[in-house]
Amino acid sequence: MAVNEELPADAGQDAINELQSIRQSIDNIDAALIHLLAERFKFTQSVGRLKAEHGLPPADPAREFLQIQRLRGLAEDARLDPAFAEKFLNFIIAEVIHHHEKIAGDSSGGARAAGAAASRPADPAHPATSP
Ligand SMILES: O=C(O)C(=O)C[C@]1(C(=O)O)C=C[C@@H](O)C=C1
Repeated sequence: MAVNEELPADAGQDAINELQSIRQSIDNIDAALIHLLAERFKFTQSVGRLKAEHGLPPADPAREFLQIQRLRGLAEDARLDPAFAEKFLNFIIAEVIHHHEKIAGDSSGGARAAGAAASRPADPAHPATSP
């Protein structure tokens, strides 16, 4: 896409260059955000597996409360709208909880299937095979 697509025809070359430079920094920051989010989700997937293995609930509202208080404070210090910081964290956490629920569902589904196979009476036509 051309850098000056939305600029008025009389925009000077300096303005175009400055816009291009600022957009490059924005692109770098967006890339960093994606990498940071990917790392965060890697860790939360581990939490999800741990919770599923130990029968812990996917959501922990007390932990979320502390996280939100902390992030609101950090946002204020950084002159970022704390309401936006809270909305952003809630958006991410909702997705994490959805992943946790899927992991718990998948693993309990797997356990159910394994249990059903183990308790099924032997079928002479399909003898059990040793693992
Ligand atoms: O810390 C946990 O227990 C998590 O599952 C992680 C996380 C988060 O994404 O930060 C997600 C869900 C919980 O409600 C709280 C926090």
